[in-house]
Amino acid sequence: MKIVKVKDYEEMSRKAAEIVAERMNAIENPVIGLATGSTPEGMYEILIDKYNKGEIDFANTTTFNLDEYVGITDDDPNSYHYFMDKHLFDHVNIQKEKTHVPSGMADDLDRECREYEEAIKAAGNIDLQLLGIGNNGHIGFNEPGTPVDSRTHIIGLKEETIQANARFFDSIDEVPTKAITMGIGTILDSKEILMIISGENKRDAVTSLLKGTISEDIPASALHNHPNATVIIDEAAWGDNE
Ligand SMILES: N[C@@H]1[C@@H](O)[C@H](O)[C@@H](COP(=O)(O)O)O[C@@H]1O
Repeated sequence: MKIVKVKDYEEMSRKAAEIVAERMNAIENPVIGLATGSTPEGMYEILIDKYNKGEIDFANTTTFNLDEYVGITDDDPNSYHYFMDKHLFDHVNIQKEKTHVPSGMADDLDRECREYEEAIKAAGNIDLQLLGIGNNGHIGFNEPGTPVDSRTHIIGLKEETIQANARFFDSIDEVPTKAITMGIGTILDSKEILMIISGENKRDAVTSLLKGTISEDIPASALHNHPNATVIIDEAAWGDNE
């Protein structure tokens, strides 16, 4: 696992966007795994800017998002479908049929999970998967305790995740209690992984990750098993770590 320490959120976003842009230009039909949350917003802004300057082109890019809440519609402002449209898809020349966000509204959610896995395989697997990290070390919505070989599945959200994500909703009671997420095994199948971490509230997660011990209690620690994973961490998230 390669660690890149940066000064702040802005530098993290810029470095991450540069890596994404480089891969998009180097790979003929890139398959990019996308993440939501506050952390990648700045990186998406820079990618849009690069697109406007003609430095990158999304016409041949296929995307797969990590996760989605169960039980909220695509047009709900808190859905990850809506987030992706607002923060990236509506601003670039990506072909909508090449974007994939798992549906948390499917009648048959198990089938949706199977089909999501099949779609990733059919696209030739993910070239570069972007990741944020939850305060409790989750990746996608793979909460502590999720097996490292898990595939796309439905998961019950932990209380701490519901609380952390409540800031986006009118009240905590509106936060969905379940989600559909790529599994840790699905994520590890990506050819390359890029995780970005910013802010003081991620310090404990960073400390656990840097320990280097692989444990189901810290889902992000599975990245130590990946041959091509980079983690960009800003000073606020780094804290007292050596
Ligand atoms: N499912 C998402 C994760 O993919 C994301 O990494 C995490 C942290 O989000 P933020 O970047 O807002 O701290 O939030 C959610 O739980």
